[in-house]
Amino acid sequence: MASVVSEAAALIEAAKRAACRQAVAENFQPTFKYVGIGSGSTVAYVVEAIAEKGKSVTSTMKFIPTGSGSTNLIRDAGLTVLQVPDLLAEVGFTPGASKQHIDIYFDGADEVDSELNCIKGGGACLFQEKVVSRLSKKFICVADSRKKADALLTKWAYVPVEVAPAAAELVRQTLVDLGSREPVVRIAGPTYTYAITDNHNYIIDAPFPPLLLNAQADRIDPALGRWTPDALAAKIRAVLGVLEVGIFSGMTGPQAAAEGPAAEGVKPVKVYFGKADGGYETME
Ligand SMILES: O=C[C@H](O)[C@H](O)[C@H](O)COP(=O)(O)O
Repeated sequence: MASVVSEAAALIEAAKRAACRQAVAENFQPTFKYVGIGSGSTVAYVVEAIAEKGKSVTSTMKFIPTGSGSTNLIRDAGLTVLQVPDLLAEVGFTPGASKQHIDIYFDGADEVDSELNCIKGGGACLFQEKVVSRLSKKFICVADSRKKADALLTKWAYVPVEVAPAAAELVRQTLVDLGSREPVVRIAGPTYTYAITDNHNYIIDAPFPPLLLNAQADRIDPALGRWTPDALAAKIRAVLGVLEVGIFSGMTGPQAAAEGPAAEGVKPVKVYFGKADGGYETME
């Protein structure tokens, strides 16, 4: 039994590595100055593939992390860490100018729908990931094919929400009013204390019925808890005590540029799904 489990786990790791190696091969440029690195187990293979390029390529680059885990990942690979506040100090501020200073941002996801909207935060990182995504020219997502879904919350069970501890119960009750079934404050593993994020907050895991696609906004039904990713993200973000919500959606690319900065989304422009046989597929 143990060998069957370890064989399955090895196939999943092979799928993650396949996605990441292809994503780096197709999107990473030696001319990049700033590279965003997300959180979780999958993106570690992105860092591995970049580090393999050697110091002659990476020594002039700075890598922007999305929390303590990715800071350690970057540092352990011998790459240079630059935290977001230091990046913003380094590039300076010109009113009205683009804030997309990071050449590319690689990160994983817990679930991705057919519009490339994602659920993230299963590992308690979501707020700094949104900041780095917003500061990046493009977000390339890497995942194994189990994460691919027609709509969000069909495979993954809940929306992670980062909340101020003092307001956690108030937010939890409001999530029930929005249609969540039994949202819970996340517990940290075997210690039975609340999980604490890199920003010193709690995470509430809020199950909702499967989400619609953003293209199906005419079918939103608050009474049934039926939301699109954009609508649910906006609704939850507006609740007092919420720092951010782990739904990555909104407009990207030319569509966002046409609407202006306020319309900019944080979802990926392309997703690489690795397969157990070492192959991959993409969605964009
Ligand atoms: O909070 C964690 C992040 O959003 C991760 O990017 C996400 O959970 C995917 O993690 P993994 O690659 O370990 O499945």
